[in-house]
Amino acid sequence: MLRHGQSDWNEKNLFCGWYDAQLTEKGRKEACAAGKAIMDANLKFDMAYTSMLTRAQDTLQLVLEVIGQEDIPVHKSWRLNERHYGGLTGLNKADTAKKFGEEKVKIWRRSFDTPPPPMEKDHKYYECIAKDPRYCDEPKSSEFPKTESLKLTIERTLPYWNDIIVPQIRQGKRLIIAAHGNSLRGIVKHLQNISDKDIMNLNLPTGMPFVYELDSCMEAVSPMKFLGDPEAVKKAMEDVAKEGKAK
Ligand SMILES: O=C(O)[C@@H](CO)OP(=O)(O)O
Repeated sequence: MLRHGQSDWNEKNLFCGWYDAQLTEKGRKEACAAGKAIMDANLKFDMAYTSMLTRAQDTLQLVLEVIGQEDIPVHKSWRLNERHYGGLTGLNKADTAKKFGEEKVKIWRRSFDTPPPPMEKDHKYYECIAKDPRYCDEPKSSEFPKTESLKLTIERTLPYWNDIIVPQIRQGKRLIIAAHGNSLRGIVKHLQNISDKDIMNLNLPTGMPFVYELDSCMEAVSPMKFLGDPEAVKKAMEDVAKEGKAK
């Protein structure tokens, strides 16, 4: 699994969610470095899963090119999208911390079940997200989020994991999943049985692949294993946590 490389909205430190931000040059490099790490670990895949968002799809494409496996089937689903950031979409995280306080921003970013305020129809990014033709088939309008906590994100990601991804793993398929900080946190929480409280402290870095081996009950045999330098992973995780600090 890996979170997409740095996007232009990560670079500007903006709440992104379902906005279709693009990879920066640094993000593309991170994706290529992820591909290199995957190649060094000699991992081969039978199929790939990603979200409907360009930053995850492009990251996956770059990885597959580097590892020479562009020909595997790629499945895309809105259920792997980033959590919807509601009314916070497009706001600067540090400015928001200054205005509402770091504690409030931490709750919005990392609490398990407190969603940010909803995205209303007059929101600057409402039209380009809610009316985006890529969502014309699904999600159904009743399922289309206006905002999501991690809990709500898990409620739409986990059915995809259980019903679509797990049957492939049971058939012995080796999978790569390129998705997002919070959709992946949901899957990680499930696989490692992390409590609602402890998941607050998990921050996934951009473009750093991690590996799971699962037992026959589809539980992780051991915690996630990052490919790459543990010090660099730790520093990148700390940097993600700091994005919500006031400057
Ligand atoms: O803005 C977002 O959509 C996510 C991921 O970039 O941010 P956060 O880490 O604050 O949940």
